[in-house]
Amino acid sequence: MKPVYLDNNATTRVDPEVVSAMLPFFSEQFGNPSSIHSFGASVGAAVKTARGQLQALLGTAHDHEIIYTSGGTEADNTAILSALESLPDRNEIVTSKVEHPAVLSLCQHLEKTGRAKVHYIGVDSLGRIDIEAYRAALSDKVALVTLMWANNETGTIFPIEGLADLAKEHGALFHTDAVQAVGKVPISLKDSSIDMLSLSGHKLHAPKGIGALYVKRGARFKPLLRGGHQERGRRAGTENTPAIIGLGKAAELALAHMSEEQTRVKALRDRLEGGLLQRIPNCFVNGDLHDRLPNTCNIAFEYVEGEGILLHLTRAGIAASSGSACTSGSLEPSHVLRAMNIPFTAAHGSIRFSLSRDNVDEDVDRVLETMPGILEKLRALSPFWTGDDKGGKEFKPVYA
Ligand SMILES: Cc1ncc(COP(=O)(O)O)c(C=O)c1O
Ligand code: FES
Repeated sequence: MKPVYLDNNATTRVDPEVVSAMLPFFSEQFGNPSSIHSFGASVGAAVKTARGQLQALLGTAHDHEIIYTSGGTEADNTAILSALESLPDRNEIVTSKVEHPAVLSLCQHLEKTGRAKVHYIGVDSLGRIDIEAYRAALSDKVALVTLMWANNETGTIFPIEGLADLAKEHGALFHTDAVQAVGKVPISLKDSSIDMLSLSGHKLHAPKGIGALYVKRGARFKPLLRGGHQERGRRAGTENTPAIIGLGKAAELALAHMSEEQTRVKALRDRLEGGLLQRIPNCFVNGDLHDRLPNTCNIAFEYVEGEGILLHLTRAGIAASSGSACTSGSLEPSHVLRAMNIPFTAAHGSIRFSLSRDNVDEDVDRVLETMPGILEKLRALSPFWTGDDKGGKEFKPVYA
């Protein structure tokens, strides 16, 4: 049976058109874009075209606002370290409890090594940011606010433009990790207060190991990698030209498919979500139903282990993901679901289905046919499960 891939927030398939666009840059067009001879010049021109394609997707106003990086992680690290170095008389960072580890681990490290004081803003049970706590954390000591545009686990979207405006009132730099948002929701940076934005190729049907950091013209910036003069001295190292060309093509395709993402992909997601909620007792959606990525569905199945569900799904040829960290050797459920105060017995049974334009109706049908049986089997074995309605009424949730 054809495998069903519903883990697009982890990574996406490289679009065949992206592969075709990249291929010549491994062979005939192998020149170094910095070289003046013809081998280099044509590659340099292609890199410039790719920058324009990204610019169109992000709605940026100026050339040279985009710095190619090795991915989302490098873009996030660059933005954070750049801000601290650019504003040496400020040493505070404001972020949230639900950021990706690419931001959180660095913030924790900066805190541990005494290089910054970090405010981790909480969220409510739907994953919405605590605006009052955010306002209270802002001051003229804050060098950087770094908040994600959309959450990779739940798809919850933060009101990023408004949050950026508030940061500006205190003279702080504003960075957003938009790795999950770019290509899925419209973005227009030209009139926004956002100073820096991270994106990653492999989340939008480009290859892994390529990404970009947008830096608004005039915003203070210090490079992470120093060396050659590539990227106008803002990111040294010979450019990964095939991947850059691929990222440009992927950006062009993402823009062309944007309305499909909001309509067909969203309709598939909604049918999947509605179908699961209807067929399976004691489950609920994690995240903000009103402000959410169109492709993401995170459902908590109470009184079972997410790991168990994934194992059965894998056997049925369906790829999804669990928000729990137990797959990486820890018994802690996801930091995102914990920050949302999702009861322990639900957080552990949470599964993320993330779709893309590659998915079709049959994929959703397969999940809807498969999941009820899996849940029945696992719940029959669960020490917490005492039967449908009984389970809900008699069980006292344990908060993680
Ligand atoms: C929100 C978010 N930020 C950053 C990253 C890291 O991006 P990359 O894998 O390109 O380093 C990811 C990918 O998992 C992500 O989902
Ligand atoms: S899902 Fe495995 S320990 Fe919670």
